[in-house]
Amino acid sequence: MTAATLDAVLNSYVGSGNARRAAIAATVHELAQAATKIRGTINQGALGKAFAGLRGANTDGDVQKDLDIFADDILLDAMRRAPVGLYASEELELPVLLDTDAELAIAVDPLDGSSNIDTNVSIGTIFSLLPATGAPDQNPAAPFLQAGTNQLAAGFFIYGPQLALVLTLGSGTHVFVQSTRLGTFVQAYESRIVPARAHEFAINAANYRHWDEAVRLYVDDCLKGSEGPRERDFNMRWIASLVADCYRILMRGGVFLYPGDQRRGYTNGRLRLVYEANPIAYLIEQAGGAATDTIDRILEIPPQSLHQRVPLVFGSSREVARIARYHTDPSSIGERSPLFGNRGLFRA
Ligand SMILES: O=P(O)(O)OC[C@H]1O[C@](O)(COP(=O)(O)O)[C@@H](O)[C@@H]1O
Ligand SMILES: [Mg+2]
Ligand SMILES: [Mg+2]
Repeated sequence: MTAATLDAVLNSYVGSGNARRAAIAATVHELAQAATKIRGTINQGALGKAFAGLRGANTDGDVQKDLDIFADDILLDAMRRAPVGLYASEELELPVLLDTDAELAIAVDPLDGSSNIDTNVSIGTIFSLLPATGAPDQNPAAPFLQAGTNQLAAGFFIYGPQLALVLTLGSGTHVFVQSTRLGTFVQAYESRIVPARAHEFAINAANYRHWDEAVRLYVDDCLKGSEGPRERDFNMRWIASLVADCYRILMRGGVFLYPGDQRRGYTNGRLRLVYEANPIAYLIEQAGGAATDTIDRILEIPPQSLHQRVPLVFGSSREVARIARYHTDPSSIGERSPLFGNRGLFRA
């Protein structure tokens, strides 16, 4: 049996006569075309003009690289051809109104993992599709302030050794890989499941001294491995590319943390709720995992503004739940419990 192409999967999702599904499918199709173009430029590395240097700062004060802007331009252009009413991007302060009558709004992180561009490490494009609620011409930000539970579809493209698309249309998390032989995306995994138990954690440990006590204790316990309350060894990874860390967790489990910390501007961590945390949380939940702001479910947080940041923990569900307990009920965890001495109460 040959694997299904992205278009075949999208066609069967649309079925007969569902206008909203047809719009979502057409949009994902355009996104795939755009990602293929972006990939072409990334492949050129330092030879590409887009890599010439730094270029200003975006609304959050991050340094924007030329490739961030290039990817944003390509995506906005693609969305003009899609049945999308509003386009919001990490690289633009305000959403762009494309069509007052269209049913969909899209939020994107055009280039995720920008700090890795020059180092030839995987980077990506993240997207979240929402219903275009309200009067888009009067309040274009409104659709993006819906909780993540309202997402209609979400995903990311990863520009790694393979160009892959990780996609949820609301029922499972599917992975497609671009086949250079067939010139199209082909389904590689019909549905991913993140194992409930984790053996690997991902966090930028350089920030250890800035974290709060709960995060430090959690990481300390992982590092103690088989000699600590976890009674097993953990591996550690940090790619500094959300898409790449997420892809790994979808392939072999684990947990990711970007908590808030004491650094100026990092009270709510680094990642953005609307176009980073929400789509990743949707994908992870659809694969049986969990995603929180260390305690509460990401998808239920009502965004206050388009570019707001949020602490993000996601991955294997038991590990995510355990991290919440370090914050809400630390006395119940392992060796800090007078009841359980040096033994772990929770062997997640
Ligand atoms: O450099 P740090 O602080 O470890 O942050 C890495 C994180 O920042 C990000 O690069 C933020 O995304 P952008 O590159 O889109 O700004 C994530 O992909 C990654 O997880
Ligand atoms: Mg990003
Ligand atoms: Mg970005």
